[in-house]
Amino acid sequence: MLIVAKDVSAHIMGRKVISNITFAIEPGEIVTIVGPNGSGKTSLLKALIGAIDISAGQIERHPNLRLGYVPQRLHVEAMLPMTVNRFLNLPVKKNDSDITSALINAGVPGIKHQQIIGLSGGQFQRILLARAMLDRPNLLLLDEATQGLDQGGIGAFYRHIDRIRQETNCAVLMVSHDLNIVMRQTDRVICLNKHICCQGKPDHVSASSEYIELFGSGEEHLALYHHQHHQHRHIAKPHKRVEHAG
Ligand SMILES: Nc1ncnc2c1ncn2[C@@H]1O[C@H](COP(=O)(O)OP(=O)(O)OP(=O)(O)O)[C@@H](O)[C@H]1O
Repeated sequence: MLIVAKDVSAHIMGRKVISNITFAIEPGEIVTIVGPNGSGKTSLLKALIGAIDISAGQIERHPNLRLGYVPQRLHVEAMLPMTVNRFLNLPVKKNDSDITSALINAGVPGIKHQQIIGLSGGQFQRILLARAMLDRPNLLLLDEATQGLDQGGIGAFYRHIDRIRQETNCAVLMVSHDLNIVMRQTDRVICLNKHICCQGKPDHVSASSEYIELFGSGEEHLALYHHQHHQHRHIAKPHKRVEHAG
């Protein structure tokens, strides 16, 4: 096991945001967390990387665990000129050829010397993925990493994730609202609503009453859910100040 959460709870500002979470991630598997807005998905990822304290339970990390994390949002100070290359060399200088191949692999070759603030939301998401991959993770945590990508970009992104898994045996734990794709391309689904409502193979989860209660059962419901979510989703834009992951 790469990481094991046992009965984990966490509070933010005195409010319980995740409750009694138990699961484990094995090498090479792709696991997706789904759940409504505010159900604690980002908080769970943050607890796993140690960015927020847990208030109960335990998180056990394999001694060789190397985490790569793509946050939901990362705002870069608009007035601070910074090239992609410089951004990827923070906080630790990287090998130049590693940066070049990480950018190629993330589908954004040739933008090494562009300014971060000039990138589109989708390009910036790919830079964040390239950055996470530079640390050669064996567990990649992705928090709504396809936001800001167009339809073609979303498909390409998931194919890329699948390729990463095949080539490096890197496990992937991702938060996603792309329910249709999730149900096709993930090994396991965790359905979260502060606590784990249900988890297992995609078919098992999508047929469970807890899942149907949250998301409905058919394409119509999925489409409706997508629509509702898009009305208030946060598009990643590298134009605003304050670095904030989540
Ligand atoms: N910095 C914060 N200060 C106060 N409350 C917070 C903070 N971060 C998260 N919360 C609260 O914690 C709860 C869980 O939030 P979280 O971001 O984990 O949910 P989520 O499932 O990722 O939501 P979404 O799908 O909208 O991204 C929410 O009620 C949210 O308001």
